[in-house]
Amino acid sequence: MRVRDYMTPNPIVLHKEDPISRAASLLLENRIDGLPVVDEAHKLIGLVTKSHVFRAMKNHLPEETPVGILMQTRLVTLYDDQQIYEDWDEELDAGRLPVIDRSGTLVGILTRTDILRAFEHQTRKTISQLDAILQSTYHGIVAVDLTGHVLSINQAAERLLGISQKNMIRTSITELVSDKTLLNLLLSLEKQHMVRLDYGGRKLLINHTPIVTDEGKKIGMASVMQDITELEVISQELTAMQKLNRELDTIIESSHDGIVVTDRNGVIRHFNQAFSRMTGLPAYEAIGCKEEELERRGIISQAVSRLVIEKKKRVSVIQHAANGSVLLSTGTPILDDETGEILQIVMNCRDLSQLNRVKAELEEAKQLSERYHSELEVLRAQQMEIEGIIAESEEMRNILQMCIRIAPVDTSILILGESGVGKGVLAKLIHQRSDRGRGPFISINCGAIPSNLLESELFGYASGAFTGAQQKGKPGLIELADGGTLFLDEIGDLPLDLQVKLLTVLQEKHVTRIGDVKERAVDFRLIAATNANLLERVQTGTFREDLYYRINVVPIEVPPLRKRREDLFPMIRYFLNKFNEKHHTNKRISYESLEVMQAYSWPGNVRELENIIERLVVTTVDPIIEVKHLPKLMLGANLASVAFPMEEKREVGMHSKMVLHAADQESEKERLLALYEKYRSTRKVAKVLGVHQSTVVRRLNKYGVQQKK
Ligand SMILES: Nc1ncnc2c1ncn2[C@@H]1O[C@H](COP(=O)(O)OP(=O)(O)OP(=O)(O)O)[C@@H](O)[C@H]1O
Repeated sequence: MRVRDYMTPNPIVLHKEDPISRAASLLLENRIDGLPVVDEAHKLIGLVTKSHVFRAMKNHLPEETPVGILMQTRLVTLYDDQQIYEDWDEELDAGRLPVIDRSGTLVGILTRTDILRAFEHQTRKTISQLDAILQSTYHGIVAVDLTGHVLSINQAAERLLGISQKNMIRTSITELVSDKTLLNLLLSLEKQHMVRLDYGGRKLLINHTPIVTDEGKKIGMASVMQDITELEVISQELTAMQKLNRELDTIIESSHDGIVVTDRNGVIRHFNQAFSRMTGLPAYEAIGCKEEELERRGIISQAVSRLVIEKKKRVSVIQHAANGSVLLSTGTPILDDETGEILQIVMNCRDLSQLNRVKAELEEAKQLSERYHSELEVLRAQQMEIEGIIAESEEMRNILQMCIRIAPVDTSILILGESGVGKGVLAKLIHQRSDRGRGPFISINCGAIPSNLLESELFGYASGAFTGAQQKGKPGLIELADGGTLFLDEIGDLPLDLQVKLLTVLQEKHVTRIGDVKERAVDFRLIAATNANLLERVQTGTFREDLYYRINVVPIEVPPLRKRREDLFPMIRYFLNKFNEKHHTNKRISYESLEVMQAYSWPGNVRELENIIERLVVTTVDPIIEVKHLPKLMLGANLASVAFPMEEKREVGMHSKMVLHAADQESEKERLLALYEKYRSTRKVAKVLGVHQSTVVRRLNKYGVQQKK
């Protein structure tokens, strides 16, 4: 607001030679109060006012008197380039102020009206500026007077309060706002700070303050409203973000891998304790430090961030730390979606030295476990070898446990069960596991030896005891069992007189050979076995009761194979391997054959199974044993799989013979000849075929085969 912008330029001027009459007429004609006086160079030299003219007339000065004599020379002047000030008291008193430039040349007159015009102009400008500010602010502002009439309201307030009315100034606020709570607040004459209010689905934060004049008079109230709806959402998001950040921090901190975050220039901004642990670098040393600086100081062998910045993609390197750690570090850039520029780099460092250590420990543990495992396997295999017993079924396992438990207790044992169930096997196991294990195991089948021979076999004989007896005499099996175990199979077939003799030996613990007087002390353990019902025999008088009770101290009953099906397949596998190995073959059994075997009742029990498998391994030409190779007898097995009663036991042999008979005569002959060719022993062939040796001898004779003596 400069003087020259508001002054009246080129004012009417007087020269000092001009007469008073001219001054008077100019003042009158132009209705002005004073005239500036200038010299020839238009420089201001004085001022002539109406008062000067009136005084000259009063003093009767002649009209021609030059104004130079009357004029006022002490002047209040303004420079054309100076500002107009609000506090111009003296200047306003002057009424008309000559305006000169910096060279003293008169350039204009500034009247009181000019000054007022300047101030009015300025005020208008300020008001419109304030209004623009008021309107442009994002916050809503409403000012009301003490009676609640609107003094001022901006667009933001109109928007927030949902008012669309025009010319609201002087309107009562009660006509514009209906919400009671908001109205109470806007009309309140008290200052209110940070009031939260839900209005029109938005959240408002309102500051309500009195409008006070310079003199301290309250003239109204102003409310400033802030829409914090978005802010609330942002604040909630911020809280969620902070939570997420904390979670992320915890995750980063709890990571076993080292994690380092750098900015776009590779300056470390964050890293976790794991990295600190791996490199031995404390946080205060690294935060704010360029990763390259760590490389330069030799703390790490190479800076991953530099490579990531160069290649602008994920990079993995092996870093060697000064403290000896070896790290596999992968740096991943975080790129700006729009520009593709790197914003940050996240590095993941895995401690390979530790990993290697753990790997080595693991390897060691693995080797150890493998060693134990194989030792265990060896032990297990040895066990199998020693015992050679397959016991997969629970019944059989219980029996084995019982045998092992009872073995060290030096008592007689009676094993009951059908022919071929494994009574002999168990007897041997008990012997091996007893204290007599290192002593002899003498086994004799009482049913297989004619009774006249049985006595001398059991008790021995003195020299010359009977015709045909050896010169020196011979010890009996009882004597041979001294210090060991005597296994009497089929004890039910022992003649009554021998039962008495046996009982005596058991009670008196000495034996007398036939035809001898000398008693020989014997110390053996008796294990007897039978498939007959001994108690029934006691009742019918064919078995001595006292002997029965003497031997039946611990009875062990072995179930037939058909009653312990779980043993079947393991046994097939076991025997197949055993005979493949023995005969240097590699025969396999088809699934269908296994099904037939499973359905079969196995009246001859394990012995029958063992024999059939060996026979199949030996006689089957094809590598796979198919159903067609199985004995015809087994093919009707589904019907035969019903329980096979003990009484039918005698027919087991019959069945075996029937197998031989029923088969095609020619192929039977071929097989028999092939087997005899291979083994050159009727005993072995009989074993393979599961028939009695005499049967083989008879058949070979029938087919005219010359047997070796
Ligand atoms: N659980 C088994 N595991 C492996 N082989 C077995 C098993 N049971 C029996 N055997 C085998 O079956 C055949 C017959 O067994 P063992 O001679 O012990 O039967 P047994 O009941 O004594 O028969 P018998 O009353 O006719 O004398 C033997 O060759 C034996 O090795």
